[in-house]
Amino acid sequence: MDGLRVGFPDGEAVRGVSFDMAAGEVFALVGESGAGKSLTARTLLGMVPRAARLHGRVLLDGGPVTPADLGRRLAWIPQDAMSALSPVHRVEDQLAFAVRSVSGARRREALAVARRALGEVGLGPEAAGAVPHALSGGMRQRAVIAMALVNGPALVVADEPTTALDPARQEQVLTLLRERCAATGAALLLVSHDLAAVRRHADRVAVTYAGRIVELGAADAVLDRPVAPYTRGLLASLPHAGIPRRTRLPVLAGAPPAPGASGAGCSFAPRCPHAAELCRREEPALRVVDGRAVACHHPAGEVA
Ligand SMILES: Nc1ncnc2c1ncn2[C@@H]1O[C@H](COP(=O)(O)OP(=O)(O)OP(=O)(O)O)[C@@H](O)[C@H]1O
Repeated sequence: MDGLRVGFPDGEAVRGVSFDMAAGEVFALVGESGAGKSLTARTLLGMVPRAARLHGRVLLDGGPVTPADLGRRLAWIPQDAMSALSPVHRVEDQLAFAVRSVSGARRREALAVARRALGEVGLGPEAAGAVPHALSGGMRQRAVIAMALVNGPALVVADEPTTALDPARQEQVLTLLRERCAATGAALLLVSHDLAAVRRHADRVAVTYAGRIVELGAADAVLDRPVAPYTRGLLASLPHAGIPRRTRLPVLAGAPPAPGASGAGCSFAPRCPHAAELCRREEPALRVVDGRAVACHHPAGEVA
């Protein structure tokens, strides 16, 4: 993704996002609501709102992405499994249909591929032959993973894929998703609010704020030793293991600017404890600090 901008009549919601992903890599997009994560992820899939004006390029294996790539080279795993499944058809028939629409395989052959794919996510013949409503939420999300991977995509985009599940199922489903992508060589773009899960499953992470990436690097470096004030504030405000009971967590005061409301300087400056005159005047570009890319004039570890 190269220089993505997504504009609406009110202003730009994504303001110059660039990153690349390698085959088999898990890359996470994190940040507060409204930061532009879903728009970025959906642009990769060609699923953008009608009102959106797009700038920038999306290349897959060096070539442009077309609408026909969805379901073939690109796959989508939504938050709610029922957005990806038909309520009235048996799960195995839905996968078989997806296989046939790409490969033109015969019905029996496609059904065998579908059943194998469902078996690989732990869904046996009984679940495979059921309609989605007869399955639990976790089983439905497994079916969606099987469906996403059945045609061997190069990239899987998962937007909050486990939010609808309880915590134990969330971890199981994320582990399964990561393992299936690794087994097939698919890259996985994971949009998530769950920083602990991102730390466990992602290779690299991009922290987004007001439509831009503010810190991008290896997940352990960024989430264990953040240097951008926004990443530091975000992480400090979350509960974590080992914290004494009744401890008051620091609050990241204020709210991100609405699209179009960012001034000339750094969008985070109004909330940043380290903001200086330069921050209010000039938007910082991404540069390398401590082994990761950071958009900040005064990252931690550097003298202001
Ligand atoms: N169809 C639309 N029309 C106008 N503005 C939109 C539209 N879709 C998104 N936006 C704007 O883009 C911003 C970013 O939206 P996006 O869904 O990408 O945020 P997000 O980071 O994924 O948030 P969340 O974590 O809540 O899903 C929104 O706050 C909204 O202002």
